[in-house]
Amino acid sequence: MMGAAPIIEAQGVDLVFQTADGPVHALKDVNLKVNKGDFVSFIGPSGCGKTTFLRCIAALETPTSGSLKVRGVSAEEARKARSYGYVFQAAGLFPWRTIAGNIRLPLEIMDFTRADRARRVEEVLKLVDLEGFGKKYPWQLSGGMQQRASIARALSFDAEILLMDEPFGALDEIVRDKLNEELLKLWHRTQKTIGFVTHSIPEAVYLSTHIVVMSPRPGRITDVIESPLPRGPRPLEIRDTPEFMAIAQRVREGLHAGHAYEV
Ligand SMILES: Nc1ncnc2c1ncn2[C@@H]1O[C@H](COP(=O)(O)OP(=O)(O)OP(=O)(O)O)[C@@H](O)[C@H]1O
Repeated sequence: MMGAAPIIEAQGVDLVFQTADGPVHALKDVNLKVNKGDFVSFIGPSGCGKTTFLRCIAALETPTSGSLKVRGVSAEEARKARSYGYVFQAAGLFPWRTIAGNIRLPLEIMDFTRADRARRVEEVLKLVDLEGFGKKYPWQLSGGMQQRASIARALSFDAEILLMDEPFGALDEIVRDKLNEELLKLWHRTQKTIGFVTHSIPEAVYLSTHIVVMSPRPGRITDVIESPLPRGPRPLEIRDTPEFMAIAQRVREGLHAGHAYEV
């Protein structure tokens, strides 16, 4: 594995939004390397540029300066090569389409054959534990199930990188715990590279191989913590171990150093 090129590499990424109230410096000198198969969480205060950076990786925003390479090419080229699945904060399922119909949508846009679409929809439904729910409509499913369907949609075309913007932020803690546990298993099974935005320290520590701590505007990376916790599925009880608490403490200190949270 030595010397394998990073799957995502940001060097000196800056992004300034021009707004009616003047320029907003959202990202400043962001440098980051993500290796294939990593689970990277981005944590920081509201407005520090987490979403903006995720959107840059997905080529939904363009940095004002700096370089951002994904699989060795530009983010834009990587997007065209279908490198990303994107999961938004709200499930964003179309209410007039069934769950299967929602998951099929990107496959229709990408011109997959009818047989291939049907096969992939069944595959990803199974992957997120929603087998048999394809014919239901979004409103017939719980919030957690809708979010799982939205993850299935992002997985349907087998992109190498899964970008998730606070996917479980709106869910209650019990559902969130369960989905966190399932997401880790899914990540382990599929070997995807995951970029995950969150406000929750325990969520970031539980899920990640790397935790990226960001400071308030202009958003900069202040710490990248490589987790000593085992790669792969982790029991929820791992949160009670001294190793877990030590990483959580380091994240907390990083956020305080950036005057990020007034806890
Ligand atoms: N399209 C845009 N035009 C102008 N300003 C923007 C735009 N998108 C984001 N911003 C600004 O850039 C900054 C970073 O926003 P961003 O949404 O990336 O932060 P965030 O860390 O994801 O916040 P949150 O945790 O609240 O979702 C904010 O000040 C925001 O107001």
